[in-house]
Amino acid sequence: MSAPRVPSAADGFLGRWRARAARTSRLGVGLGPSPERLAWWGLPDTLAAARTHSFTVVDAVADRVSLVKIQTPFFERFGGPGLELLRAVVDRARAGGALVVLDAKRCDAPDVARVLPELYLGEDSVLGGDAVTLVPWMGLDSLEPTLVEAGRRGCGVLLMARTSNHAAGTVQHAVGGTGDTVSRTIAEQVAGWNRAHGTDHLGAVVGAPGPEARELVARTETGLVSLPGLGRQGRSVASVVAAAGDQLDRAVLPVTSGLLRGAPERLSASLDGWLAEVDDACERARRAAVAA
Ligand SMILES: O=C(O)c1cc(=O)[nH]c(=O)n1[C@@H]1O[C@H](COP(=O)(O)O)[C@@H](O)[C@H]1O
Repeated sequence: MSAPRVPSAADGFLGRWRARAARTSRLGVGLGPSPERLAWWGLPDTLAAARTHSFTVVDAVADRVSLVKIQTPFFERFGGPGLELLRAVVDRARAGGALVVLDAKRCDAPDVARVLPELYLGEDSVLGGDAVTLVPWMGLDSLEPTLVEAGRRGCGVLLMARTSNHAAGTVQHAVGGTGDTVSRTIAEQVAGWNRAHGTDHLGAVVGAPGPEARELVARTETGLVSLPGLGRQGRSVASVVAAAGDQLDRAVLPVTSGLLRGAPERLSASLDGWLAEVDDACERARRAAVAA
């Protein structure tokens, strides 16, 4: 399925990501000081260690990748000081030039959706992100105020369309009122919303394996698609690139544990490896598309 293209405003979220990806890589890096990740580096589960971990990661990656995806609860758990640390990490990521997705996976009613941009979106917001992840469980209309304001601020929103965890299908493959599965419905809502608003700042997270991901990505038609799978799912770079199909120009490949599991001294070399592998797989996909 080949998707129609909406021209991407250069100063909109997708346009900014594309420009950044062209200069760096389609690779994104996920980060957040979870107890497990601190332990991988032999660090205690404290705020000070969380700062060391987060600054080490963000300073190593921010000027080399297109996007940093920050899992906000791993900071929020430290209370006010954790939020201050989160903002400092966001600022360091942006100083390096990476776009920042605040991975909060929030879901709420329109009155709450009205205030979410104050918290997440744009340099003048509390946390200063370029985009936020949301869960459209209450229906897309519940999120409308955030979606509209995100566009006004040149920011983005990524909707969880299909996740990679084992039980995801029990909900996301359920057939709903549209007569189609939840995940397909969400993917089509991304396309429909962007079309209706003449924009492309609404994107999706598509964590399904193989052909299902490809189909869902195509259904979104526009917007950034984040394709997890390089870490715990153990998918190959080539298979995640293949999941983007002919929509690779709007696909970011985040890696988290695959990069953070190694020792901090190995971070830079490990990043070199991921960058080279992603560039190589994207180039092969491009050549194959031209040859086809
Ligand atoms: O939102 C995501 O990026 C996400 C979607 C999904 O379907 N599955 C998934 O694991 N993730 C994120 O990816 C992170 C793990 O990445 P890896 O360690 O690279 O597998 C998780 O902690 C989630 O934040």
